[in-house]
Amino acid sequence: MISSRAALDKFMRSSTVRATTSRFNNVVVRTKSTPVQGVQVEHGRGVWKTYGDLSNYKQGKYQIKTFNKISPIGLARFPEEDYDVRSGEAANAHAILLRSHKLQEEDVPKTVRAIARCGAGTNNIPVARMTELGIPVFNTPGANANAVKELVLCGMLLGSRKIVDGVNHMKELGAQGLARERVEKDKATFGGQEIMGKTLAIIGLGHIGSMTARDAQALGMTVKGYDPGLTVQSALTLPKDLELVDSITAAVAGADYISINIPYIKGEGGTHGIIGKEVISHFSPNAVLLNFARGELVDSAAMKEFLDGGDGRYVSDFPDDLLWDHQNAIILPHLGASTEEAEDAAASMAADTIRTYLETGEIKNSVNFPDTSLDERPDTNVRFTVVNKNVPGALAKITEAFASEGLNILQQINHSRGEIAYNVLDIDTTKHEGVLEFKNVQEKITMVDGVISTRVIYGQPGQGYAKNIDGEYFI
Ligand SMILES: NC(=O)C1=CN([C@@H]2O[C@H](COP(=O)(O)OP(=O)(O)OC[C@H]3O[C@@H](n4cnc5c(N)ncnc54)[C@H](O)[C@@H]3O)[C@@H](O)[C@H]2O)C=CC1
Ligand SMILES: O=C(O)C(=O)COP(=O)(O)O
Repeated sequence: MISSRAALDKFMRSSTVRATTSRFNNVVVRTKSTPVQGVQVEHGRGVWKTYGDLSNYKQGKYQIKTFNKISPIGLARFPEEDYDVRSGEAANAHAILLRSHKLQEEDVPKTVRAIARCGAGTNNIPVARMTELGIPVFNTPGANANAVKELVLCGMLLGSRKIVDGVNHMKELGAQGLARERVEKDKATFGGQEIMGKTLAIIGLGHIGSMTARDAQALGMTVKGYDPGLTVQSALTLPKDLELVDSITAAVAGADYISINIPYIKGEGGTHGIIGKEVISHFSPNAVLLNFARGELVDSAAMKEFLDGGDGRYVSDFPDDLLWDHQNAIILPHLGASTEEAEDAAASMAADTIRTYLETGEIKNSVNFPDTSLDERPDTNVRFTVVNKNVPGALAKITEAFASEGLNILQQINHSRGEIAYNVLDIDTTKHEGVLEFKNVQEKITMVDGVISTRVIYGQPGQGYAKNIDGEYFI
């Protein structure tokens, strides 16, 4: 088992023979002249064993670990010949796919290169920690937005008419055999209002908020909205009559319905309890708050005070320890994205995103890594990707490492986002016969100060990943 740099050095010294197969413990290195297709370097075997059980590790396939019920239509995007998809356990997983499972660091084996959330909100994933570990986290923007928008519209109707109370009443009457006798008399208790002509305030005009704005306007509502980070893409889809305001309080003031559609972000400058006492003090006494975003965005105690004191309503898609049985609250079991269509779309997008990242190194829809579009890699090239801390000097040392091994960089891309930098380097392989040179350079790069991990993409599943863990080189 190669678990330290010294051992690796020894391994490298013992493996300098070209065009042979050499074995060191469980690590097999096969070298071949040309073409590079067919080159096999089994990075990982034996070494990642340090971190888990290898019994379910299949050579030559990407291992995908799933949490939650993920749509089979989405999972079918992983071709069986190259991917092994398992739920719950996959000790040597290359990638994780999940929905709302609260991901712990312990759920993430050291072998994991990427995580995809089949959905929008990534607050169930320790994104900051994953960034430190050099792991991109992806989501599926817009894939489940229509499903949520439809439930927001439903929530608006549930909040405007006493539908839930009426349904419960009919069950009680039915159980007593009194439904026919009492229905016309009792219905007076369950009267409501229409939404046409009323004002809807939308906080957050992203995928869900902008769709809701369009449909609410089509239902005859006046719509106003607040979103300091409005994208051009969303702005173009907003109804032209929508009034954009410059604060949450300006949005909620005078609104009959308020829909919050923003991400939940913990900590300083975040959105925890953003609908609190101050904002609620600007609500109309009979306002209906629709929360299909996250429970933690609303201060339950302040909301209880509001509901106790007037004829307002709260319709939420999330558990609430204080309001779950309040007579003016309707609490749903997080059903926003639970439609066949949304589940299929989100899982498919997540699977495609993971495949693209694993197979080409390209990054799209990451919440912590920079978008990186790449040209196709010709078969004669080997592609290195490097994840490093965004610190001065790292890039020069990385390119130096290639030069010192006599490797010619054909194309190089360096993108950064916050504290992380992502490099993609396509290397000319025409003058190189042995893959050991790539392993050597990979070790050099990995040990550069600030480098977290590197991958070599040959077109072979699951090979060529190296990581610097606590100053040690692991393959
Ligand atoms: N109930 C459910 O099953 C689902 C819930 N969601 C929740 O809905 C949220 C929104 O989803 P999408 O619309 O798809 O996301 P999105 O990213 O397309 O839109 C979010 C919008 O909120 C804006 N925003 C952020 N902070 C804000 C603030 N403080 N005030 C006003 N606007 C702010 C952003 O600029 C962005 O335009 C997700 O983050 C998730 O928490 C999403 C999907 C399903
Ligand atoms: O996409 C989101 O943010 C959601 O809340 C959907 O969650 P789910 O996939 O239904 O567990």
